[in-house]
Amino acid sequence: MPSQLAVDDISVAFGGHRALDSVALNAERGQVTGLIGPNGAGKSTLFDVISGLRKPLSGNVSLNGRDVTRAGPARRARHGLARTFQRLELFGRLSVRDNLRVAAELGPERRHAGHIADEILARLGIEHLADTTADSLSTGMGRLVEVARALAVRPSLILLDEPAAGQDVQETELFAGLLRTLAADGTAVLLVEHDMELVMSVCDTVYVLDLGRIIAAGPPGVIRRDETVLAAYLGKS
Ligand SMILES: Nc1ncnc2c1ncn2[C@@H]1O[C@H](COP(=O)(O)OP(=O)(O)OP(=O)(O)O)[C@@H](O)[C@H]1O
Repeated sequence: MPSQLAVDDISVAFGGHRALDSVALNAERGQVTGLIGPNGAGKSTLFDVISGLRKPLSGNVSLNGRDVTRAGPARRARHGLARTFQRLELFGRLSVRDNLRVAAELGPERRHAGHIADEILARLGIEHLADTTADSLSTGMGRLVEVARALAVRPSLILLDEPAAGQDVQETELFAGLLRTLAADGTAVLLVEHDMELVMSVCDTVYVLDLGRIIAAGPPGVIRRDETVLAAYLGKS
């Protein structure tokens, strides 16, 4: 079976600066894949390429074996890709439930949008927030609701950009459980996150990006002890 996401030989340049240099990466169904790296390593740029917001200089992106390199964001979404952003993108004046409902109306089961919204609220254990307006949520809960909203389109691949930023310890624990549940349900999860404890505890595979290149990839136990990875981080902190 092909990988849910296969990225091959992706390069991106901003002026003369190579933000990504021949990057290759895979994300599989049923797994949480981590993408880590120091600030400016190219993580968000790679997410932009995967979601179709930025055209690469070279390389290919495939979703479930289908080459989508030339497809725009909407077509990729129809092929099962969903994404969250570093900044919150919720509709502030709408309730949490309505934020989910509006998203579900863009997905394949739009006629059941209300039902999908309720089901996801229950699955995440946040039914009590259904009628809360999005702009009165804490940042941490706002991030959880962002993920809930991404789930409303029934994605087979979900890209999460720093979802735990601003979460307290309890919210992060809840979140780690959610990521494992998503993977167990068969979703491929690709996670960019600076919280190393979270990354090392939930990921099956971790890729390390530094200055636009993948410098290591493997299970968390191996990455944690990798000399090149330690040098990349220590050199910049
Ligand atoms: N629109 C742009 N124009 C010019 N340079 C850019 C642009 N976007 C990103 N860059 C540069 O590309 C490199 C990669 O940036 P990117 O935001 O992808 O890194 P990142 O790993 O996501 O960083 P962070 O962890 O801080 O979010 C950086 O050197 C950045 O300055």
